[in-house]
Amino acid sequence: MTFQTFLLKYGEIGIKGKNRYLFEDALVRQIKYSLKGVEGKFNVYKSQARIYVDCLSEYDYEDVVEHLKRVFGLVGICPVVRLEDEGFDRLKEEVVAYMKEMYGEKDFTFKIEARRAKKSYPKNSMEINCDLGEAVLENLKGSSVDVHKPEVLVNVEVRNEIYIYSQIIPGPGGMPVGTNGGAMLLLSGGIDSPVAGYMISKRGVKLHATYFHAPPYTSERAKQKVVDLAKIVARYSGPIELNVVNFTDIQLYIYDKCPHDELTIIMRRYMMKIAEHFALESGCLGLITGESIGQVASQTMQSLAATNEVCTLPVYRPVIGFDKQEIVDIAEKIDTYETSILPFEDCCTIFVAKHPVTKPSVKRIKKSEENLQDKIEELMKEAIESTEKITVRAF
Ligand SMILES: Nc1ncnc2c1ncn2[C@@H]1O[C@H](COP(=O)(O)OP(=O)(O)OP(=O)(O)O)[C@@H](O)[C@H]1O
Repeated sequence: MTFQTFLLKYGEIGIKGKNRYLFEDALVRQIKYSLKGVEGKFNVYKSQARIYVDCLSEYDYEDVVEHLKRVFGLVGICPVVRLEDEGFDRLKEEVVAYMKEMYGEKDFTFKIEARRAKKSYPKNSMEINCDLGEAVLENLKGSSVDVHKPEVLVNVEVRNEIYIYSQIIPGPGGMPVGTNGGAMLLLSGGIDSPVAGYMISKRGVKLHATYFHAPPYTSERAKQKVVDLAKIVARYSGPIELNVVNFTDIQLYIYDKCPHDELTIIMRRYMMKIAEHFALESGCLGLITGESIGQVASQTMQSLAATNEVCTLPVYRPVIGFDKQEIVDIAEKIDTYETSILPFEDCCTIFVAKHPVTKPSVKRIKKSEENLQDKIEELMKEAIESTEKITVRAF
């Protein structure tokens, strides 16, 4: 069956009172962005507290649904048959034809649920329900009515035009991107940070990202992997401004001057500082990392406290309480997993100590950092100034 229209249902944003239009506009923007990834011409618009996508050319149904399923804020995607109001007999014919095509010769129970927004329509909702129900019963031998728990709930909405639908494909939920400020994701090539970005983006937050690389110790391919991951996350979040920071000189300097068992923590603290610089520059209201308590030495409660200590912005760690497998499950669902496990080196793994501290004391770390006094500010300035900025789009 070819549907000319999709009716899109939204959840949480329906309750936002006076600001609802802002949420709807953000949703429309994200739907348009997502449909750029699909071949075809579409018109996305809102009308009477509903959002519609009209398909203006041939299109691939599965592909459209797949792309709409990535738009945060949508809870239901309904493929709709749309018709002009040309009298009740014509509506009856259309409903019967629709039911035949969708449910054919099968045995099924159904209920018609009419909503009459156009009050001038000559029949009320009850009459529409009864008359259409009768027509379906007469024409589809396997059908029977069940008003309490129907297998098929047929919605008939009488507005300026008439809409018929019975399928509600679940959307991803969440809030439309752009409705909750921006945040800076520390994006590595691993499994966890892309998932963390996805999760915060799902709450309507616009993503920015920062990646630290250490050429020649890390390769161009490792950087490309991070760009590819950002591209996948951008399918959901919209375009991402990615800062690629050359961290080599800072790392070598820390390696040279600080105790090796504290390397990871000290490096992470400088990553946070630089990421925060870019976050403030682009008006972000927080940082995001893919840390989860106890996963590795640098993610114990003590280590997290030591990393946090350098930041003034809040640090969001959406996977903090997740086990690895739970994070992997989301990575697989959002399609980042296969890219994340490609075996390219990360700057943290290259300069890693054999026996890193697991319970760093902030006091001791600060003492070690005093060894960096001479050059660290200058190196940070250089790293910031030489940062490459890439706008990563999914489509
Ligand atoms: N090279 C990097 N560039 C940007 N952020 C990084 C980098 N390395 C680590 N991070 C940030 O620090 C967090 C913890 O990194 P770490 O290497 O300890 O953990 P991980 O479990 O391997 O995380 P991930 O799977 O996200 O790489 C990451 O989730 C990420 O947010």
